[in-house]
Amino acid sequence: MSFLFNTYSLARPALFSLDAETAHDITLRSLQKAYDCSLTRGLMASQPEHTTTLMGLRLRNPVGLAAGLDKNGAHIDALGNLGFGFVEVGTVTPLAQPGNPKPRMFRLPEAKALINRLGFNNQGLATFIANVQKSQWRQHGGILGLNIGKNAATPIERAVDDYLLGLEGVYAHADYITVNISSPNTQNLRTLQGQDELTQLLLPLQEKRKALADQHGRKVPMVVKIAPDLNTEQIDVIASLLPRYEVDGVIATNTTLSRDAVQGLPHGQEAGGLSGPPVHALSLEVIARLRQQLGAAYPIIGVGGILSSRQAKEKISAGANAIQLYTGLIYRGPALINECVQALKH
Ligand SMILES: Cc1cc2nc3c(=O)[nH]c(=O)nc-3n(C[C@H](O)[C@H](O)[C@H](O)COP(=O)(O)O)c2cc1C
Repeated sequence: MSFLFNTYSLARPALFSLDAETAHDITLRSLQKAYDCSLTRGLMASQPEHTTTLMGLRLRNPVGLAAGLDKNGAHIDALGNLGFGFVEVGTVTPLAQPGNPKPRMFRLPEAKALINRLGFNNQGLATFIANVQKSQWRQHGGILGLNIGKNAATPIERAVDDYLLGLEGVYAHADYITVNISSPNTQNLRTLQGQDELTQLLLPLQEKRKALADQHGRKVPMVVKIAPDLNTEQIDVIASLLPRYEVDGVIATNTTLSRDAVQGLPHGQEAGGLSGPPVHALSLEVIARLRQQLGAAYPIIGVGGILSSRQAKEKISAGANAIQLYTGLIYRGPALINECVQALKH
């Protein structure tokens, strides 16, 4: 495994000389090749475990991959094998869609941050499910989250139709399902976090889940992923609705629209969602408030700006039960995963 980790450190300067999305695609393809050639296979066994139970799921460790890195679920085994306790893929929309015009992903190295406005570029539900079915990750005890969203062309008033299609499509293949209502790159998506909109979304999802649980003989946990750009009142509304509609957990948070931390930096004013360290404090506040409102037992997954074990621990101290990584992997490479697992043991 250290071979792979050193390779990333060596390759990083070359990757960072490329456009961010190109570098991302090359990295994923290389990781998949290394996995296919068995270079990285079977090494999980040597990694220390830190078993955590979340929503009735047994996680090998509480460090997960955040959604968006593998939008089509095409690299689950290769990514899982890096040492994650759980892997979340997507966001998938019912139909394939190209996303926004390129360039649409930018590195801000001075802040170790990214701005993206990808806009749910993905190959659609049918391809996503076919990819997920090919993966061995779940058979080997890995926990898989499938993250669903809406197509850009679906009017926001009909968003629920897309989420119902997503829920039904992924149900049989997921350990948990994430309802993503917090991407800033799909017009009006975040309005679904409002009281009336969220109620109108969660009620039909609740009914559909009951039917699916009967049909499949299995109750699949469902979580909602929220933004860091919410005030206290908005967080409290969400916290009151989640248990009412039997949502099993919450992921806090997605990327931010705030630019306070990147004023004056190259690319700092690009449109899209900002990720990395500038999100850390914002997401900590959301997590802490959710924990206060939801009580000690409610599952919270903390994400946003974890670039070291220190931030991982702060997420847990604020109230998260598990964490997810994305931008930290771009700046630190896969060594960050084990660093976080180790730190959370103590
Ligand atoms: C390039 C990129 C694409 C993303 N795509 C998605 C997505 O499709 N669905 C989603 O729920 N979150 C998506 N996210 C948000 C991440 O999952 C995560 O919530 C956010 O980046 C904060 O964590 P980080 O600072 O560790 O990256 C994306 C983030 C980035 C940087």
